[in-house]
Amino acid sequence: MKNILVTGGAGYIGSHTCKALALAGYEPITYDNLSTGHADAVKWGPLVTGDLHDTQKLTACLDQYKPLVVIHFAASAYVGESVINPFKYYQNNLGGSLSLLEAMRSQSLDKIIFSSTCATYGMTDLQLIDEACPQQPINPYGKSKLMIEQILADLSNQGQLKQISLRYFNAVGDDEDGEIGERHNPETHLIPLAISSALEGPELKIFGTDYQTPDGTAVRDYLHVQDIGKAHILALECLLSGGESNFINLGTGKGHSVKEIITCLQELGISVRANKAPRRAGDPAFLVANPLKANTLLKWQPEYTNIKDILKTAIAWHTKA
Ligand SMILES: NC(=O)c1ccc[n+]([C@@H]2O[C@H](COP(=O)([O-])OP(=O)(O)OC[C@H]3O[C@@H](n4cnc5c(N)ncnc54)[C@H](O)[C@@H]3O)[C@@H](O)[C@H]2O)c1
Ligand SMILES: O=c1ccn([C@@H]2O[C@H](COP(=O)(O)OP(=O)(O)O[C@H]3O[C@H](CO)[C@@H](O)[C@H](O)[C@H]3O)[C@@H](O)[C@H]2O)c(=O)[nH]1
Repeated sequence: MKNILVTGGAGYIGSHTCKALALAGYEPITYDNLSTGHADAVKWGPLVTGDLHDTQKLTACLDQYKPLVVIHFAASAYVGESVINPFKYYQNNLGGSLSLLEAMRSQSLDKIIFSSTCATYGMTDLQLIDEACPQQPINPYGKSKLMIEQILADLSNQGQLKQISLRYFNAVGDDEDGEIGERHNPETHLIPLAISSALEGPELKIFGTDYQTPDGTAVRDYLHVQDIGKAHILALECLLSGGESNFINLGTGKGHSVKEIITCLQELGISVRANKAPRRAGDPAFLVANPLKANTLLKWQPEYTNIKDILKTAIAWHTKA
């Protein structure tokens, strides 16, 4: 079997990527402590329940399954929480990644795909962010991810591993077959909260209406989670065929404001209940990708290019009986 170790495979993006891996003929081995993930989202290969910090368990897992590559999703990933509890982010993201790298070294496993983020860029005036844009993260989450990128770059420069860090912009939407979906608890993300405000949930707070953006609300590049999964298959094949280490944005190149998302949901029949609220600490005004490098180097193109098509998959998942 072509085994791939997937840390965080029980989580939102990890489980969608495990499905994509299985469809592409790989066996995803999930390693997850189930802190924010779900055992029942692990459907396409075995689940090893364990923590990143348990280097011995990770090493035994690598020894048992002998994966070709590690795809490293496991992390704490809430921007707002990272501002309030920075230690958790450095401990889990940075400390957990070092433990994983140690286990990989002990097993002479030298290929890794890392879940990085546009949060490593921070504030920028650019209309489209490319990979050369200075990385000046404004929250501990983004800083922890940038530190891991830098460690991976150093190891790669010494010929000790090959890595592809994929800097995702905002992952949204859900599996079009409805087999898995976004299930965070607590949920902090815009789209699930906006949909739930129209169902039984509380009113959505619009964090900041005074940004320097066309309608005053923050702009993000919303990318369908299945398109992220497919990019991982391409990155994997790139590494397996001798490709070089790289840092690559994953985004659509289109930005949407919080107000635009609410309007689109309303046009799709979701009566979002929303109210203005102060800015959330750690949130940049504008994050939109220049995806040219992913398009040319990985030959990756998102299949979902229309925000309403993306939102429809989220509505289908969140309104499922
Ligand atoms: N959701 C987004 O929009 C987005 C955007 C950019 C980057 N990312 C990155 O993608 C990755 C996945 O994000 P997600 O939204 O699917 O998050 P998620 O919380 O749904 O998934 C993370 C998974 O990692 C597991 N995990 C966390 N800490 C662990 C540890 N110490 N040991 C073992 N397992 C652990 C959790 O149980 C969970 O299953 C993260 O690294 C995140 O930083 C996410
Ligand atoms: O109740 C809410 C929640 C969010 N927002 C806004 O909606 C936008 C998107 O926020 P959210 O869905 O929480 O995503 P981000 O904070 O952008 O973070 C996600 O996207 C990042 C990349 O931008 C990833 O790195 C993170 O892991 C992932 O959680 C931001 O402008 C928020 O201020 C609101 O106005 N109200």
